[in-house]
Amino acid sequence: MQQQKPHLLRGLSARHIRFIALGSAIGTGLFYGSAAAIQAAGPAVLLAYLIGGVAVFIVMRALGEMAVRNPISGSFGSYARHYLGPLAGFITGWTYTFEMIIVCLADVTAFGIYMGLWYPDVPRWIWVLSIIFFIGSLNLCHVRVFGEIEFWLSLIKVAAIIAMIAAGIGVIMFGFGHSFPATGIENLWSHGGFAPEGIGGVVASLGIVMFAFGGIEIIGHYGSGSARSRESNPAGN
Ligand SMILES: N[C@@H](Cc1ccc(O)cc1)C(=O)O
Repeated sequence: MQQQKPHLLRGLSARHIRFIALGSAIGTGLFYGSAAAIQAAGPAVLLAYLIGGVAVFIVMRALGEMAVRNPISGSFGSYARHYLGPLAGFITGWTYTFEMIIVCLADVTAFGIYMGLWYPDVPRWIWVLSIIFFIGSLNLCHVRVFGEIEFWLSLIKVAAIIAMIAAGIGVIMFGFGHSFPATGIENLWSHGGFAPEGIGGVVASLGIVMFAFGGIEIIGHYGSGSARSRESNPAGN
């Protein structure tokens, strides 16, 4: 009799994986946290996003290459253990676990705050609990159903970001929604200069900026859970 080795179900397509990674990165950090980042750094927050973007790009190139060469479950935790030793793997894995707990707490809190704008009388814990149950039940679905739902939910976020960029350009160039003449780009230097809080402000904003970029690494996890990991990891090709 042939013995079947237990294995993970590989039911995600490249489309699912790309959108899950995009959807994981677009979230509280951008929609909610960017206000705090701008408060900390002023217009120089652009510099913080640039620095963060370069760092994330380099890390993702490396992760993509490793995922294609060695598509195992566990992603960077497993790579750290494999290439650097058990201590590195242990620290990486647990740091990521704790980071994810913080991300979950931040996200459910943000959900409660947003819903509080529309329903100020409903206690926040109700929103927190309901979103935990909702997301929890999505995760219990079959992997293909999960991938499909994640794809559509992520598409909403991507569409929202594109709409916000378009609206922002409209405000800057045509004064949409509030004032004529248009806002223009003078605000980049006219209130205390480009970096009113100096380099300290840029450094202070980096925490939120990096949080906003976080989530893109999830492509590394899904890369090994997909039917064709080479296709879903363009960075590693
Ligand atoms: N970028 C996500 C949060 C996040 C951070 C780190 C991660 O590893 C994953 C997700 C957001 O803005 O909501």
